[in-house]
Amino acid sequence: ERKCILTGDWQNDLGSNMTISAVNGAGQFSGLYLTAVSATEKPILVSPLNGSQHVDNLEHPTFGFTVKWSFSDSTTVFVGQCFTDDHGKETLQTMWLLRVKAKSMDDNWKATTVGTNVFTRIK
Ligand SMILES: O=C(CCCC[C@@H]1SC[C@@H]2NC(=O)N[C@@H]21)Nc1ccc([N+](=O)[O-])cc1
Repeated sequence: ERKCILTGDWQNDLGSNMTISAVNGAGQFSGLYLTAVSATEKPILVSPLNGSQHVDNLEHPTFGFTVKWSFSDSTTVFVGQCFTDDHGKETLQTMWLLRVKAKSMDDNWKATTVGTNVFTRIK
C-alpha cells in the first residue's frame, strides 16, 4: 500500500497551510508554516519548520516537527501519523504543544497549551 511521504502542501482544520520540502533518506525534512490563527496581536508571518518521519518500509509512518514562530517568541511541536484510506487519500492526525514565553517562572505553569489538528493534502 502507498507509503505516505510528507513532501508537499497540506492544510489543517483551522485553515493553516504548510509546505514540506523533500524528505531525505534519513526521513528528515524542513518546510514553511502559515498559521491561520494566533493568540498574539502581532501580524502572522510564514514560519520555518523542521522535522522527521519514519521512512523504513512501514505504511502509515509516524512523524514530528517543530515550528519556530517568526512573529512571536513561541514554539509549537507537532507529533502524529499519516493515514492513507482505500482511495489513497492521506490525512495527518496530529497533536501539538504550543509553548509561549512566560514572563517569569511564576507564569511557567500556564505557558504550554495542547491541541489536535488534522491535515489533508492541498491538490
Ligand atoms: O500564537 C502564537 C503562534 C501561532 C500558534 C498557532 C497554533 S500552533 C497549533 C495550532 N495549529 C495551527 O495551525 N495554529 C495553531 N504564539 C503566541 C500565542 C500566545 C502568546 N501569548 O503571549 O499569549 C504569545 C505567542
